[in-house]
Amino acid sequence: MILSVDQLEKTYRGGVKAVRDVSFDVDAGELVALVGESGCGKTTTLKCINRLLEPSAGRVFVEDEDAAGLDPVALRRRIGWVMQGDGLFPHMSVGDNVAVTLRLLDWAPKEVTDRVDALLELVRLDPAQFRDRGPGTLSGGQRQRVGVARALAAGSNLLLMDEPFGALDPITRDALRRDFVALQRRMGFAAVMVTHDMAEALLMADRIAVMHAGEIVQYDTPKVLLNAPGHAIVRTMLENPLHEADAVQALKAEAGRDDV
Ligand SMILES: Nc1ncnc2c1ncn2[C@@H]1O[C@H](COP(=O)(O)OP(=O)(O)OP(=O)(O)O)[C@@H](O)[C@H]1O
Repeated sequence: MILSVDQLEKTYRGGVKAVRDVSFDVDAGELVALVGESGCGKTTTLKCINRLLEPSAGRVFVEDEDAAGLDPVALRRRIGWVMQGDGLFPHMSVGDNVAVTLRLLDWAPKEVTDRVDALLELVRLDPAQFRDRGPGTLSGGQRQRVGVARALAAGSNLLLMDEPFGALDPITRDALRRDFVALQRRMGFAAVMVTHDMAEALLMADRIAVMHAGEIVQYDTPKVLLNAPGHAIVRTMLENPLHEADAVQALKAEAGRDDV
């Protein structure tokens, strides 16, 4: 098991109990989505995994090691992190952004250069064209690709992603989602992705943890969620994507009839 979250709780100063009794496991190579409405505790859960936040109770195991016993900085270097927005350093080139962790890990300069080029190729950005540019000269989708390359730099077996495709237009988002899933399948790393978009979770994830008011109300594959939603909240969250899919299907059928 690559990640195990066991009865996690987080209470913020001031008494807000953002996460309560959250437990879920992630297998090697699995893509898990944490889905839920704004404020339900998704980001808090994610940050407790790599100890950007300290849990108030419960335990997190990364590759069977108790995260509480690891040095938080070493833990964070070991786990890839794709931030909300893109989180790139604006004053650094694309190549230097991707190289940040490698330099912290004391890689030799030639190895860093080769690795950066290989990573840019992985996310389908031509290194010759992109490595020396500033993030400000890139489109949103290209910046997000750089963010993914940076998160993969150290060869982590686990990636945490906070709304990685949230700020993109639908076409760019769709392309990036497909590329990401293909890359993840090919390279075999596991990922936990926070999203408020149930359609995105259904299309991408192997398993979906549906969160509500700080708790996981169902943790299942997309097929099981669709066939047997176990909670009113899950049914409500499925309504929108299912309604849209039906509406498009109906329109398509109508257009087909018009053609005849
Ligand atoms: N630093 C903080 N101090 C106090 N309360 C906080 C803090 N950060 C988050 N919260 C509260 O904890 C709850 C969960 O927040 P969290 O950011 O985890 O939700 P989320 O599901 O990721 O939401 P969103 O989709 O809007 O990002 C919310 O009620 C939020 O207001």
